[in-house]
Amino acid sequence: MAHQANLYAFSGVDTLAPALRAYVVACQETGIQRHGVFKVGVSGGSLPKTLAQALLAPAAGDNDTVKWAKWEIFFADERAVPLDHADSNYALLKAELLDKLPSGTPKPLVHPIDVEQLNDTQELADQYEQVLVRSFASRDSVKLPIFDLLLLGCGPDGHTCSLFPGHALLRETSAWVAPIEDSPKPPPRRITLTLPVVNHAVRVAFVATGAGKKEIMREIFESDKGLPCALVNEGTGERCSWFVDNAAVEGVSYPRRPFSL
Ligand SMILES: O=C(O)[C@H](O)[C@@H](O)[C@H](O)[C@H](O)COP(=O)(O)O
Repeated sequence: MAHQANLYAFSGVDTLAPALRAYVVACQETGIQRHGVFKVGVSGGSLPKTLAQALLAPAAGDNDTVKWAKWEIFFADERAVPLDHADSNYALLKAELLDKLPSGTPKPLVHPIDVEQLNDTQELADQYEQVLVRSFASRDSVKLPIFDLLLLGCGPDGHTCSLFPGHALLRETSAWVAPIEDSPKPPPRRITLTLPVVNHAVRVAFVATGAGKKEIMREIFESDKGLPCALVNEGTGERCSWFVDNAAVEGVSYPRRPFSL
């Protein structure tokens, strides 16, 4: 099973969260060693809540510290809505995680979308791409941004970020950030990191929990349908890790690994 995605299954979110934290902290340390900061992209859905459970827990020791002041947070996908809108991934992350950081915690640098561009999703995507260009420009010669970590969800149709099954966006090869006007999951107007950017990250972690995921997990890991999550598995291999609960992988024959860093 060389060079294949790691599948880590836990009894529930309570046991998944500490492992996810250990994994994120390890990615953080690698990022800081390499370039002094930790550049991470996050999705919406249930991810921010699980992430909060992992990261807001007290540190288990000196090697378990979340160094928020070193974090630069980007959105793996975002809906074309105001930042205080119920559909906003920024608002979700803020409510679930950022607003719950203990007072006095040094704040991470967060990169929301430019709400001046909400009427034009191409412009919204281009502006967000420029945010990435500025942020990643200090590194090497950047053909593609290299996120230290992308934390992603998996939809019941196998989508991730706002990359949906069978959509033309899956064939995008040059843009880093792309608009979508016809997302099958509402709201329809969004922006998303493109597949080459997702696959270029140092590490990609999916978090998927609940019995509602088991059918699609089987298709992602056992079929050859080119689902977006499967394309990330193929593109990233052993750089990709899935944090799931047992309910989400019931009946999935793909081998689980015991979690270790
Ligand atoms: O903006 C979005 O729609 C999300 O970023 C999306 O990609 C999400 O991660 C998946 O739909 C999984 O959602 P759940 O974790 O809620 O199942």
